[in-house]
Amino acid sequence: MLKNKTIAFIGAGSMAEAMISGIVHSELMPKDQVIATNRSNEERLEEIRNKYGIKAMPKDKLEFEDVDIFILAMKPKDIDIALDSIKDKVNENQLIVSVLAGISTEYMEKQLPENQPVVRVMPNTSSMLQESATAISTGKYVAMDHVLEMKELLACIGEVYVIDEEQMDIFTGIAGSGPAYFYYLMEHMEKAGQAGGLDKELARKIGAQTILGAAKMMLEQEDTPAELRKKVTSPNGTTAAGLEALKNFGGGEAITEAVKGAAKRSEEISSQLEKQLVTQ
Ligand SMILES: NC(=O)C1=CN([C@@H]2O[C@H](COP(=O)(O)OP(=O)(O)OC[C@H]3O[C@@H](n4cnc5c(N)ncnc54)[C@H](O)[C@@H]3O)[C@@H](O)[C@H]2O)C=CC1
Ligand SMILES: O=C(O)[C@@H]1CCC=N1
Repeated sequence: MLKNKTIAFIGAGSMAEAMISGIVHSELMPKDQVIATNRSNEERLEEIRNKYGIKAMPKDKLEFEDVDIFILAMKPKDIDIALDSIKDKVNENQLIVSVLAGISTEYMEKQLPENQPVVRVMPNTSSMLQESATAISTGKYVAMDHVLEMKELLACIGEVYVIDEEQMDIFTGIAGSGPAYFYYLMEHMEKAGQAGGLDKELARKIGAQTILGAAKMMLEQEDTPAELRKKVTSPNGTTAAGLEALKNFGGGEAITEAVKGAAKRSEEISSQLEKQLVTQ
């Protein structure tokens, strides 16, 4: 479905780059049908062009009528200016996709032409290696063909889940922000490994391989996480001692609060912006 389509990223930061990397590596579509744009940072565009072989240009040089799918990838605080700058150049035959945390499809629809199809997506930076867990939810004017197109596109960057928009905040708390929790965990494992006498690089590698193996076990075995945990834990053994420390230091609550905190922030971003729109 996408072979003849042109996709333009509006915003060329970390998330756009991770998605571009996944799309280019999947070879789903010719590279000259993928375009990165930003406001004016030519150095960044040059970097993307050289690294991925796609087209890259400032947004005001983009031929909007040649684009089928726009992917909005700026920070949430920049959404109003971005929508204002595109609203007179897009039409209902073009699909608007947003990866912005906390920005509802309704919020975007109100600032775009009538009947504009808008899809909200939450990927993560593992898109770079085609290992994202990505959610899609749809706005009012989205047709089934748009959903199929998005599933095809997002399959290039990992696994895709269609969810209700009200589940986006919690999805963001787990999967959008989640890689950072694991990196934080790994930073601590690496430090503990070093303190225990391991070389830093080795500590990093064994931490990463351990997390990769555990994730694969979760995806490929029938066992629940609790069952898998029990299989590692010998009575009065090393894991029991480690888990005891984790519980005593609030490890479980810390993870729950991290997910809840991120989800709450996603909700706050929506409500703050919606208030602003009402008072304008
Ligand atoms: N970084 C991540 O792990 C994830 C980020 N997201 C979402 O992706 C969005 C982008 O995040 P990052 O890539 O981390 O930010 P970033 O700051 O690295 O990139 C933002 C880009 O947008 C550009 N930009 C800003 N206003 C613009 C405009 N009006 N027109 C064109 N370009 C414009 C900036 O120049 C920059 O290139 C955020 O809304 C975030 O919520 C979603 C999932 C994961
Ligand atoms: O931190 C953020 O707001 C973005 C959204 C999910 C991951 N990064």
